[in-house]
Amino acid sequence: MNDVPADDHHFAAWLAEQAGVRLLSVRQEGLEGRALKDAGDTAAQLLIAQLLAEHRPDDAVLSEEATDDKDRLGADRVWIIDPLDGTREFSEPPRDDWAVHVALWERGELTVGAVAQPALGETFSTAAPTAVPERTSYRPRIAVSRSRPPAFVEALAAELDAELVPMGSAGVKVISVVRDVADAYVHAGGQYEWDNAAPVAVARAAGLFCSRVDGSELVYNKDDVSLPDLIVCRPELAEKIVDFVKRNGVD
Ligand SMILES: Nc1ncnc2c1ncn2[C@@H]1O[C@H](COP(=O)(O)O)[C@@H](OP(=O)(O)O)[C@H]1O
Ligand SMILES: [Mg+2]
Repeated sequence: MNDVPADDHHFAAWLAEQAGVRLLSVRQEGLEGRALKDAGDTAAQLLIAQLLAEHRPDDAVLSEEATDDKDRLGADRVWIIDPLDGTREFSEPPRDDWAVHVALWERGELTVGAVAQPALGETFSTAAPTAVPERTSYRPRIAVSRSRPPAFVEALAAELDAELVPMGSAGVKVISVVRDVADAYVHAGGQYEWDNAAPVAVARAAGLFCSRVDGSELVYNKDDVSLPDLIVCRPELAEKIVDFVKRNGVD
């Protein structure tokens, strides 16, 4: 292949788009339910693993769909991959709230991110950071999980006079803040590094605030890849959300 980008930012976007094309074709195979979810996870993982091995052979990889090779803990460069985020929504055509996540972690920091939304034909990445548009809503909109919304977010919304916007996929929810479809994404109760690494890299490049729900730093490429909570929001909402969590907790 001659058209594979050399630059990591463009490579990440390209890789996420290649997986997206594969996932769209899996969706045409007539499968349903569990079979469709599994076929999507497997096809996207296989393609991404093969392309990383071919084009970035010296780098380590952490993927939701692969065995965790702990050699990554001593590596300088680690690709953090969710081949299909929002698997549930992927299996419910024609829903478009599912994504492919490709992030690169280098010596302690997320440096590159790409989130493809194949059903929308859009990819958001650090190759061309999006400036978040002016906020169009009067009341804040908080994106939450469609299937597992954390209970405390109802009380947070009441305090902020915000409305909740349920949707699938961590990546789609983070990008909804980048796109001014929502003003914040608040999650607790469980998630892993691959669910939010690429979205957070893109959100940071767009100027959004990103942290754990207690305001502490999001840390990646750890031995334990559980990263159960996060806030991604317009900077002006960060203090209010962190303050709410400090006073009320997330239980
Ligand atoms: N409580 C929880 N525990 C573990 N993973 C969770 C979770 N809530 C959400 N996630 C993961 O975060 C991603 C987005 O979820 P949601 O759409 O509910 O917001 C999903 O990734 P996958 O689709 O890659 O499995 C889901 O598995
Ligand atoms: Mg995921």
